[in-house]
Amino acid sequence: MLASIWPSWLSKEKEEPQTEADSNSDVADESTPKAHPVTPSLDVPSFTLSGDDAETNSSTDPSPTTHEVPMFPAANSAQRADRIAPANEQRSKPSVSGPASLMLPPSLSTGNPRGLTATNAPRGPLPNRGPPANSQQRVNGGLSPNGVAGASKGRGKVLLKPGHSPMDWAALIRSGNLSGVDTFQRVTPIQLKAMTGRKGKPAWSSWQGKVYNITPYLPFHPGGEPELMKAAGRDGTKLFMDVHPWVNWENMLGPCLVGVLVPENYASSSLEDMD
Ligand code: HEM
Repeated sequence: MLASIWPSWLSKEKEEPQTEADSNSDVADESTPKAHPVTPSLDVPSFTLSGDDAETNSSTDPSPTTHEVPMFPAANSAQRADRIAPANEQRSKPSVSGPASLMLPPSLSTGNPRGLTATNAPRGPLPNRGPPANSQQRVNGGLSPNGVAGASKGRGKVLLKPGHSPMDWAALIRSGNLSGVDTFQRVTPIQLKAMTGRKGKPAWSSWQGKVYNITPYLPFHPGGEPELMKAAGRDGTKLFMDVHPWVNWENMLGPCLVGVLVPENYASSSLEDMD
């Protein structure tokens, strides 16, 4: 039974028909051959750290290494030296003859699921889709500290009253005409100037040649009523564009459309044309 685990260099003894250990007899058989220890003939590699080897393995070796990843044993270690490795074991030992046989860590660029390279990788931050960096809205941090428009010199969003959210406004403009007039009007600059939102008059403002009644929108304006009132009775295009050019005025105030802005002498010139 023990024969199956005998090392190969004991094969001679293993082949003997019977050993003492295998015998079931209580009395030792004088004729049973005895096993004798045999010194292995293999050339077992060994090394020392003394003398020249220690000098060779010194970490202060000034010769530059060609590998970035430290290896163990070191490339110039006596453990890797061919001169002490038996010729019949060289296949199972790592070769130090070239870098191709060394296992290096995977390159960082190979694990790149987006396929970005140095040439197509985005440079700098992603595109900014909000207000420009130098916008007053960014400079003043948007909402004023106490949520009240005009509380500071800067502009900002305000706390709207309950029932005056953008969603509420969206629902309101679906309800119908909010212009305050029954038919579209031709509005002259003098007429527009009179619609200031004060003394019982509605607040009108023009946007790219169209006149809107902004009175119903005042309590819904996220920038506050005072800000929106700056455009009352006049052309609000520049004021609007300076603050939030991305807001769609026409969509938001569609049902508030009063008419179109016409030159002051429009009526008389039209009558003359009719003659
Ligand atoms: C009558 C047309 C106008 C409409 C439909 C309108 C609409 C809006 C909307 C939707 C916002 C929110 C913007 C956002 O959340 O990004 C806003 C904010 C604001 N609006 Fe207006 N606005 C109008 C006119 C004006 C005018 C004429 C001024 C200034 C004189 C003004 C000043 C502001 C300010 C300061 C804010 C807050 C800052 C901000 O939104 O980032 N708005 N407005």
